[in-house]
Amino acid sequence: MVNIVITAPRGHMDGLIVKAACERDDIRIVGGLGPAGRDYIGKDIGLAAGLGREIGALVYDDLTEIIDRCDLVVDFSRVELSMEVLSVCKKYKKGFLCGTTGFSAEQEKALLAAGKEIPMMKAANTSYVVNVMRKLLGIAAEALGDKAKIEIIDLHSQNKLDAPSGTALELGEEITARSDKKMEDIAFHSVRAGDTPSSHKVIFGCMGEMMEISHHAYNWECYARGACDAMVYMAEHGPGLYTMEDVIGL
Ligand SMILES: NC(=O)C1=CN([C@@H]2O[C@H](COP(=O)(O)OP(=O)(O)OC[C@H]3O[C@@H](n4cnc5c(N)ncnc54)[C@H](OP(=O)(O)O)[C@@H]3O)[C@@H](O)[C@H]2O)C=CC1
Ligand SMILES: O=C(O)C1=N[C@H](C(=O)O)C[C@H](O)C1
Repeated sequence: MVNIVITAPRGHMDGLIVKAACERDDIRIVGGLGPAGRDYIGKDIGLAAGLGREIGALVYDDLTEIIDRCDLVVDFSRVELSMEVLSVCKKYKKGFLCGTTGFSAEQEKALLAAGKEIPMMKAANTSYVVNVMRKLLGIAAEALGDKAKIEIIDLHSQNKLDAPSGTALELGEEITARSDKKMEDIAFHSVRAGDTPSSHKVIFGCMGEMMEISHHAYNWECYARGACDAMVYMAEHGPGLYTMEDVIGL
């Protein structure tokens, strides 16, 4: 059983994680965290997340009030909040699953370094299928890296704050790790239109032929399911830097 705190329960993604976690018997939600001043602070997290019922755990605006009761904090919110959560998790030696995207290189480094002290995962995409796509991409990059012009297109909702998406950048990093390509050799294109749940397409353009590897999310439950599996995996392991590949066993 893993005891968790979920940040930003009113948010699209963390609301879905509340719902997915409530459906499992290996995860217990002990509380939530929201920005100070919101009308759902002090209320039950089930109501804050739009579940329509109480689940017996409150939302706080100060993580230190609840941190002792959890094993791990899960956070898919905003960069500023994620960095605050990181410092509390380090101080209290609690696990941190961070699904937020849009960090600076320096912030990214600090998040990854936390794996030396606590159970830590920073995953721009917790979908199983996207992580299998990433693996396939590595194979393709190894074979075609010096033959193809590689372009990555990400499509998301017009409300998304960051571009390219965190996933597009991670897919790019996989290509650079498995070929001689550098990030600046890859062309990134971001479309932000309507309420698209998220699509990623990687194009390998060769002479006289081309290959595409794509993923389309029809809703966001795939990310919430993967996040729940990641939390359980992290709770079963000690301090360390984990990836979705570890969780899936790729
Ligand atoms: N790793 C993955 O698989 C996935 C990652 N993501 C990432 O998750 C993050 C959240 O996405 P999404 O759920 O769409 O975002 P939303 O805009 O729906 O939710 C963000 C939440 O953060 C809260 N919040 C906390 N601190 C602040 C602050 N300082 N300013 C404003 N809001 C704050 C907001 O509270 P309030 O509601 O009270 O305003 C809001 O509920 C993004 O970075 C996105 O890229 C998304 C999908 C999958
Ligand atoms: O819709 C989003 O926002 C998403 N963000 C993550 C990202 O930046 O890659 C994961 C997914 O693409 C959805």
